Amino acid sequence: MDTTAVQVRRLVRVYGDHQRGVRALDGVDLDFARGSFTAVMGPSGSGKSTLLSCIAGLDRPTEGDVLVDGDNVTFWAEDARTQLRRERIGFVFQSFHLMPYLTAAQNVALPLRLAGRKADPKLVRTLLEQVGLAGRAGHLPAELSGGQQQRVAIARAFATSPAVVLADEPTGALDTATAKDILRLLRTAVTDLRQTIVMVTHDPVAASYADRVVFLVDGRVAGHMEHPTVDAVAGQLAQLDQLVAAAPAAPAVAR
Ligand SMILES: Nc1ncnc2c1ncn2[C@@H]1O[C@H](COP(=O)(O)OP(=O)(O)OP(=O)(O)O)[C@@H](O)[C@H]1O
Repeated sequence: MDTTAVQVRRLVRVYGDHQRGVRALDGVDLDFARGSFTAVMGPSGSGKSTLLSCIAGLDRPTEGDVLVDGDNVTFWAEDARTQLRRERIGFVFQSFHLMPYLTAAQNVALPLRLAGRKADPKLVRTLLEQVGLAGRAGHLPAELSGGQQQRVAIARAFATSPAVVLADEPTGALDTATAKDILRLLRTAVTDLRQTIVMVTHDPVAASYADRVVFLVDGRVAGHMEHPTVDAVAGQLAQLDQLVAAAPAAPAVAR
């Protein structure tokens, strides 16, 4: 079986006019192995969100390809891309994005229902147990703490056993201790359950839970770091910030 969950090939995304527009991604090649945890970092505007959007099929690349589980999804029609997002991609957001009128269990079951699958109560219970919320199944989001809401969101993201979970600043709204709990949970999902996670973060502590960090600058891969530590990531980010600050203001498109 192919061990690559997601591949992006020569990915280019230009916003606006092809000649004078913004090259948010400028030829990105990346492989995300099954059962790997990758952090994507880089200065503001370096293309991190655009990369996630292209992988999720929310945005279409101007050039290049996105393969999910070996399927080239780049030119799939809109309904097929919606299906892809429902069944094969999980999402975790900074602000949780739970449905406020659904209980924790109903929120976790939602992607299964949307995908037309049976929301087996045993599976939902297991997912809630895995995130340490077995006793909160009947609670509404407003009755849960921020960390608990994010746990529900993580259980929801894994409900369909997706090819990849895309996490956009998943700890950005949480205090330090709660953030570490959430990061440990994500780490366990990868190590013990062989899930695949791609996480955008600005936080070196968050990145240190990943197997690898990919650094983006100006829409290009500026480097990789395996087995990242907090200090090594912080040092690399500081260097990149200096490089960006020292660079002359570039025209929107360099060629
Ligand atoms: N819909 C859009 N229309 C025009 N330009 C866009 C659009 N979305 C993003 N951009 C531009 O593309 C570039 C990359 O943006 P992106 O949001 O991917 O960066 P980012 O690394 O996620 O930034 P941040 O860390 O600030 O969230 C930026 O210059 C941004 O202004």
